[in-house]
This record gives sequence, C-alpha cells and structure tokens, in this order.
Amino acid sequence: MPKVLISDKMDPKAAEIFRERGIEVDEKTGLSKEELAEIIGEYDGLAIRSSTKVTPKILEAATNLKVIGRAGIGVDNIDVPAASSHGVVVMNTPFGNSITTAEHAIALMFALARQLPEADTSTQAGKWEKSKFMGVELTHKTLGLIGAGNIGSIVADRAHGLKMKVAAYDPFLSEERAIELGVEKVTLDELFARADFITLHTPLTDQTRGIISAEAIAKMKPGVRIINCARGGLIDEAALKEALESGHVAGAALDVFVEEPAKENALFGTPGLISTPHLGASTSEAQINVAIQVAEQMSDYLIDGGVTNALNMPSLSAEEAPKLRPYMELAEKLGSLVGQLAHDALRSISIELEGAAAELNPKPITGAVLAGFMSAFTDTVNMVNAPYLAKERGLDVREIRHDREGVYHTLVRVAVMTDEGEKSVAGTLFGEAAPRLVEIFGINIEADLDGAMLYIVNEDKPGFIGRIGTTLGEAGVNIGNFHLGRRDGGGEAILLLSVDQRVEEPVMWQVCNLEGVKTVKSLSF
Ligand SMILES: NC(=O)c1ccc[n+]([C@@H]2O[C@H](COP(=O)([O-])OP(=O)(O)OC[C@H]3O[C@@H](n4cnc5c(N)ncnc54)[C@H](O)[C@@H]3O)[C@@H](O)[C@H]2O)c1
Ligand SMILES: O=C(O)[C@H](O)COP(=O)(O)O
Repeated sequence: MPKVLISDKMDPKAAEIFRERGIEVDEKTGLSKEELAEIIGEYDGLAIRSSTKVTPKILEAATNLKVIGRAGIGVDNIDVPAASSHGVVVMNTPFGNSITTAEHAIALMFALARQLPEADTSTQAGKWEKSKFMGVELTHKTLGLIGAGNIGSIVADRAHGLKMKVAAYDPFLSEERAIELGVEKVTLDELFARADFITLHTPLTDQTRGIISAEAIAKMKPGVRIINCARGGLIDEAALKEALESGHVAGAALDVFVEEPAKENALFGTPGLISTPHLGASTSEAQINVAIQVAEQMSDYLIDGGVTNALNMPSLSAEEAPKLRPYMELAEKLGSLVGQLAHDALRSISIELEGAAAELNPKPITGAVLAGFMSAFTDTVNMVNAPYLAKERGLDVREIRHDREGVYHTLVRVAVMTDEGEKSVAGTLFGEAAPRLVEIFGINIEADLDGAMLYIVNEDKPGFIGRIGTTLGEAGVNIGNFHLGRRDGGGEAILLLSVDQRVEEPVMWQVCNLEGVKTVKSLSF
C-alpha cells in the first residue's frame, strides 16, 4: 500500500481522498528540515504547499519517493531538477487558487487606494482622523499588469469591471490573446511610464527576479502604487523601501517576501506599506480545490500511473495509463536490450511506432525506452529522469510515427546509431498485452524478454545447438526457453536462451570458446 506524507497545512479533503483510494497517509506539519529528512524515506508521496522546502538533501533521503504534489501553483520551494534526477515526478495544481489570488490582488489594490489598514488601526485607536485618509479612485486609472497568465488575466477581467484601463507586459502574450483579454500589450518601460497601479503575476525566474528594481522604480510615475501577490524576489525590497520613504511610490501591498516566513523585514513599518502573510491562495474555496486536485493527481499516479499537471514528465491520463502500460513494458525491455547489446559510442536513439502503437501518446513510450536503455548505465533511472540523463549524455532522441501498418498490427522499434551504423530491435504485443521481441539487428526472432538470458551469435552450422546444450547442462545451468533466428541458411544465427539463473563468468568463457561462437552476452530483464 503506498504511503503519503502531508507536510503542510492542507484541507482535510486531501487526506480523506488518499484514504478512500487505499493510500496510507500521515499528516505532520511544521517539521524542521532535519526531521523531514529523517522520516521521508518511508514515503512514496509528499503533499506540500509553500512551507516545505524540498532540497537536494531531502531528495537524497527520500529513497522511496515517487511523487511530490504541490497543492498550489508555485514550485520554487521544490528543487525540480534535483527531483527529476532522483526520478521523482513533481505535480502542481495550476488553476485551483487562481481566482482567489486574483481577488486578493484586487483587495490589496483597494486597500492601497483607500489606506484601509491604516484607517482601521487609527479608527479603532479612537483617533477619528477623517482628513488624514484621503484616497484615490480606481475608475479610469491605468493598471499595469506584469504577467498575463492565469491569475493576471483574471485580474485584468476584474479591473475592467472597475472601469480601469489595463496595460499588460508579458513577453509570451500574443496580440490575439491581448485583444481577447481586452488589454493593451505594452513594453515594460511603457508600462512603468503609464501605470497608476502595478500588479505582479509572473513566476520567479532568472528573468523576473528583481524586475521591480531601483532603475525600474525610477521609470515609474510619481505616486504609483505596487501590488505583489506573486513571489517575493520580484521586488528589490531595499529599493522599494527607499521609494516609499521618498514618496515616489505612494503605496505598496505585499503578500509575498524574499524571506518567508517574514517575521522580520526591513520594510515593516515603512509608510504606505501594507502586508499580508502569503494569503493569496488562502480561501476555503481555493484550499478545497487544490487539496482535492493534488490528492486525486497523486493517487492516480501512485495507483494507476496516470500523470496530470506534472512539471517534469509528459501527461498520461488515468484512462490512457492501462492501455499504454503493456507498451511501456515492451518499450522498457527493448530499450534495455539495446542498452545491453549496443552501448558503445551511441550518438542517437530513435523510437519508431507502427500500426496501433502509432495512434498512442508517444511520450510515455519514449520515456520507457530511455529508462530501459539508461538502466544499462545506472541503476537509479526511471521514466522521469531518463530523458534528463539522456540529454546530459548528449544523446539525440527522435520519435517517429509511421502511418503504414507492417506485418504486425502494432510494432515498436528502437534504433541506435553506433560507429558501426544503425542497429535496431523491434517488438510487438501479443493479445494486446504480452510484450514480445520480434527482431534483433535485422534478424527475425520471437522471444519473451524476461529474467536472465544468454544472447549468442554464432555461425549457423550443424551440431551447435547440441554443443551449447551440453556445455550449459554440464555447468548445471537449466535452459527454460530456446529462441532461434538466422540471417540466411548457413550464415549468422542468433540464439536467445532463457536460463534459470545468471550464467557465471567461467561458464560464459566456456560458451565463448565453443566452435562457431562469435559473441556471447549475459542479459537480464
Ligand atoms: N500569493 C499567493 O498565494 C499566490 C497564489 C497563487 C499563485 N501565486 C504566484 O503567482 C504567480 C503567477 O501565477 P499564474 O498561475 O498566473 O502563472 P501563469 O504561469 O499562468 O502565468 C505567469 C505569466 O507570467 C509570464 N511571464 C513569464 N516571464 C515573464 C517576464 N519575464 N515578464 C513578464 N511576464 C512573464 C508568463 O508568460 C505567464 O503568462 C506564480 O509565481 C505563482 O506562484 C501566488
Ligand atoms: O503558488 C501558490 O500556489 C501560492 O503561493 C500559494 O501558496 P500556499 O499554498 O503556501 O498558500
């Protein structure tokens, strides 16, 4: 039974779903990184929000971990490349809290326009400072939107309702999409020059880090107000403090900070600053959405292999998974066979799909071929990290789908380019479910690739089969299955033997020295 740890505060629906799906679940929040590292080895899944930091150290200790589910959007608290190289799928829930976060940005815009928190504090202190809190209207003001993705577009929609003009900067925003959103697509400098309010809705990347810098602020209109419900690092906090103190920036509302939890921050107490403790996603509706989504997605993966909203693996629906599973088994075995037989100086690998296989989503099949192939070089490979390892090794990976149907109703072929030219193996599915090898390096041969096997290339001459049977028999090696294939009568032949145990080195030498033997390899699947 798979086991999941929920290590951040999450709606109880998540644990309920895990249990309903037959998954054991522990809820332990507020763990230190040492405490988490100590227990993470027990778990197949880790469900988190933004508090848990998944570092390379945690991943090293996570020897059973298969999936990390982020109940929310941002994954900057997870080292995704490290998760990928440990073969751990990282999933998020990209839409569950978008409306809630957009609403928080709008709420903060109103709070800035009318200084609501300061007015509340003053009023409750009995001061009744009516003349101190002069506000500004939002109507006809320009909202500068930096990032027009899921949340940014909802903010734009709500701002239209408030009769604001919206100018958007997003390098990935097309003219068509801008028209659809009713926003004016502008450059960042134009946005700075024109916006009365600026709201940030981008991820934190090398390009967006410090996008609101001292230089950027200098380009803004005096009296601008800034809202950040995205990520702390987008704003240079020291530059913002200076601009608030000088009055160039009239107000800033921050939900996120460079260091979180922000129990101390140089900005605190600066006039015009409003802050909330990373509350963007904190509504009961959004938390129920993301808890349900993350638990469903993680359960699908742990139980059926279905993949949704993964950041480091192609999607695979729970309906597709059972159909693809035998293909993935076949693909992994073919990849493994190629890796074991032809691993010298490989430059490229191509995965060709014919007949029924060509109708399927090729990504999981490619991932499985690469996982099988790379298993000849490392024992920590799986479908998640295989494409990364292949890339690291400079392997050129190609996927080819053939419309034509060949001799077999469905066929997966794996071809590698070696210094000796292209070499390929191919397999099919018998009865839609049983993987079967049908060709090795141009020679037709039918075999199940299973357990320990011996691969022998020999001259096709009478008496050879008897000799090999006797040699193995005398060495106490039991042959379970015998598969033969040959190029032309009297030419080169291939023998694939299933044996009950791996053949030891001295026996391999004896086989190697038999008359007519060209190559012998011990294989395992
Ligand atoms: N405060 C919170 O609690 C809270 C809640 C949800 C999401 N978030 C954060 O909000 C951010 C946005 O979320 P989303 O769901 O809208 O993401 P999204 O991926 O849908 O949209 C992000 C947009 O940013 C744009 N972008 C990327 N680089 C850019 C750049 N250099 N300049 C301008 N635009 C750029 C992208 O093209 C994309 O359109 C994320 O960082 C997320 O983590 C915060
Ligand atoms: O990226 C997100 O989804 C938000 O930052 C929400 O974070 P939280 O789940 O910790 O509230």
